[in-house]
Amino acid sequence: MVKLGRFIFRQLVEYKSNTYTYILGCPATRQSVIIDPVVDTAERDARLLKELELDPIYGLNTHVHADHVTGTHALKQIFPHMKAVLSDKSGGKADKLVKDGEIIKFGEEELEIRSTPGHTNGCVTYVSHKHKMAFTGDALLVRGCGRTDFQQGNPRTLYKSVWKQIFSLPDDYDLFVGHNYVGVLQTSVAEEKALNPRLTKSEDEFAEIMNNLNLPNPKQMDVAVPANLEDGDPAFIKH
Ligand SMILES: N[C@@H](CCC(=O)N[C@@H](CSS)C(=O)NCC(=O)O)C(=O)O
Ligand SMILES: [Fe+2]
Repeated sequence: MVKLGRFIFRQLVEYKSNTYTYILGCPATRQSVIIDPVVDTAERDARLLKELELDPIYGLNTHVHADHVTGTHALKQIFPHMKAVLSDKSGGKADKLVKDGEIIKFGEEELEIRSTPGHTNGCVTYVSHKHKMAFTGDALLVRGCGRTDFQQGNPRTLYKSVWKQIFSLPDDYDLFVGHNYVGVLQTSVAEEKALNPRLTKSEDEFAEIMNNLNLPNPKQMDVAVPANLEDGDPAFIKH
């Protein structure tokens, strides 16, 4: 058995959509979770989980992604006992629908679920208080945040979510995001409270910024959203 010693944490990138996937594992029991896997890199992630002799009991989606197909369904074909997780506010299917305040346990580790709507209704942030880490999905990005112009997006909801549920965490919590388009891997509560060019503004200014981003839709959006509402089941992937 590979010696792992302490808390297991791996950051993985899917380059087509610049999505960040995370593996967290309990060294004592080898139980683990994978956050935001992508279908295109599911085999790579499965290989790493097997190499590290980790037992993925949950595949955690931060939300119904619009830019890539989730890898949770594909990983469940390899790890049949893994449960796909999504917010009960997402409108999507999963093995376990979670609510704000719920705790996900894996071995001697746990993650608190914090509801952070605004990018989508069903966005959640997963918080490890033991390791001072939070996984924000697209609610908060490094020096940015998720767009609010589709999938029930609402800038005022997002502003309140970030301030109430993420910026209320202690300053020294590290933040791990859903995407970054220039290769920055992580940030922290203190850093974003001081430096985020959108969230440091007033709510009115934030809404004005978000309503004028004028971004093109993600390239995979028409394929990704219907598939992700069904946990990435290939029967729902349009070709
Ligand atoms: N060009 C990318 C999509 C880029 C994009 O829209 N990203 C989303 C997160 S994925 S839902 C976003 O919220 N961006 C915010 C921003 O300020 O960039 C593609 O085609 O995949
Ligand atoms: Fe998103």
